[in-house]
Amino acid sequence: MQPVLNVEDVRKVEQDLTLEGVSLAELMRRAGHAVAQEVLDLGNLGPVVVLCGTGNNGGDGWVAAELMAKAGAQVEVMTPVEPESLKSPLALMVAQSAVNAGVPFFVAPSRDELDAHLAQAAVVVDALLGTGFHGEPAAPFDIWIDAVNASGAHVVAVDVPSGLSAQTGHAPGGAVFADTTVTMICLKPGLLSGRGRDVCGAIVLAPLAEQAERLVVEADPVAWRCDTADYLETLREPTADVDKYSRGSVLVVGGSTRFPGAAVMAAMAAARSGAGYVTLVVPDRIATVCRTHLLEIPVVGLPTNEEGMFSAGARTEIVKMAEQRSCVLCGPGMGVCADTVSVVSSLLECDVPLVLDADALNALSRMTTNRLDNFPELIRREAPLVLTPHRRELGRLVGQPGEPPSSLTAALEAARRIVWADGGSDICVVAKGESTGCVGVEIALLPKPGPACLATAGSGDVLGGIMAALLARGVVENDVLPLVCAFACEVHGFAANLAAEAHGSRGVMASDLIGNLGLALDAMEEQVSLAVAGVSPEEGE
Ligand SMILES: NC(=O)C1=CN([C@@H]2O[C@H](COP(=O)(O)OP(=O)(O)OC[C@H]3O[C@@H](n4cnc5c(N)ncnc54)[C@H](OP(=O)(O)O)[C@@H]3O)[C@@H](O)[C@H]2O)[C@H](O)CC1
Ligand SMILES: [K+]
Repeated sequence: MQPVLNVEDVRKVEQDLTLEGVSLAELMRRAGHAVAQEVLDLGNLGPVVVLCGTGNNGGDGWVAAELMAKAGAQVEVMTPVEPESLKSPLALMVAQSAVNAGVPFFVAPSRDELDAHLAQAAVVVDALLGTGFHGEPAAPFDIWIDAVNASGAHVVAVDVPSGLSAQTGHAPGGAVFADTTVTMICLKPGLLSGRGRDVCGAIVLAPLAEQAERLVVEADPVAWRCDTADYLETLREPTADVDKYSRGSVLVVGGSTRFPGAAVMAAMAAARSGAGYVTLVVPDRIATVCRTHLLEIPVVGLPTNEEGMFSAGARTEIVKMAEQRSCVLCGPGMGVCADTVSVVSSLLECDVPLVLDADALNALSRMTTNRLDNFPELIRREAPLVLTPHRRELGRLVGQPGEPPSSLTAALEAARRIVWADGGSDICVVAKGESTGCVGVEIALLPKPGPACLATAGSGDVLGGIMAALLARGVVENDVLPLVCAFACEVHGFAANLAAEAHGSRGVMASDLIGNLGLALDAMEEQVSLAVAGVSPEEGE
């Protein structure tokens, strides 16, 4: 697992390192060295153009430029101001050193001049803006960013692609598209979320100091990015000694006359994700249509109310069935009304692992007038509880109905309000988004994000089915719950990649994921085993 720190905490680690005897100047030297090494490792170098900004990110660029020049590379620096007028004392020092060493530099080139230099460049080092960036890139950096992106050169970004907020992942004024980002000390959330997923390229971590790892952990990471090998704990010994019940029985509760399909897909996804026995319970008015789509999965119809949703009379029977299952998924397509709210509240009282998705979450919002974090007793229970809100649902759960969390870290914070209010029980909030965080009481995990084709109607219903099937396999301890949820997210993403191979990256519908879930599970499990054995997936083929 790799720790992810908020930018303000990275600064704190920088300070801690200085207290432990590693000066900022030394850190900058090592940062520049890491960047230079990355570029030199590309081999067969043509000209390298280093774009240096006015802060310490630019300082890293000047150090790299001097080191690459000394290693024999043909290097030139572009700077918006004369090196001797740099305000950051550190950047000033390293820029003067590079100038004294004979590194050629150009001050405030016009767009045409810049384009001419970039056209010759094999590699561009982007050291314009780092963690000190805020707002939108001002002139001339806005123009320089465009020029880099138009150049076609291989781009190595220093710490963070310029224009991208390392904290939020937002890039309102455009950002450099890097092939590689050499990031200092540790991962930052903006690199892994929002536009960061598009613009960072391969992320190379430069720890800069041997103490960094310890200090980063002490600085209380906002999240941890999962490595494939981490999922070992979620795997089960393969055994032939099973029957359909011991593989896990799942009850899916959902559907309404408006949305029968969501519940059908969730049930199929649970079955394709290894649950041995799946039952779907829906309002009886849609039972027949559901049955026509489900050959193996029994469909139980319970009384329907005037709104086409479960009526109050359905509740007792649902609870009775729930208590006999190893996991319950409630919510897909269910609709929200007083009767479905009462179904959700009864299920919360059942001693069975429970996944609440979609309208079950909206029901929770309604029960708590959008402040679930103020009603922890509602979700305090012995058996595991997984909530899978997308950002709008999450906003509605924590008092921001019209204002969903706008970044990964805002989503993590909102999810933490729920799990921390709840305190000690087995709870995980899977805050879904273009980057998803699985937030437990102790830890927030970031599974590898799936492809963009997952952003399609019904995709969440499929994820709910996967979650339920994995939880149904048996006891999941509190500390492993977020890991199981993260694994489910990666299986979802893997299935999406397989579906995209068949249907194209834009043609995938949620139902296409379902048929690939079994293959995705097998492939993921194999990758985990290989990763634990230290074999890369390519070697394993
Ligand atoms: N993490 C580490 O251990 C180390 C990191 N290093 C590098 O240092 C940068 C952070 O350096 P810092 O000086 O704090 O900030 P930047 O260089 O990223 O940016 C500051 C300058 O950029 C200007 N700025 C800010 N926003 C904009 C904008 N929208 N448009 C134009 N210019 C902008 C800012 O100007 P102000 O007027 O706001 O002051 C500054 O001039 C980090 O990313 C690493 O690369 C060190 O090497 C040490 C180790
Ligand atoms: K940069």
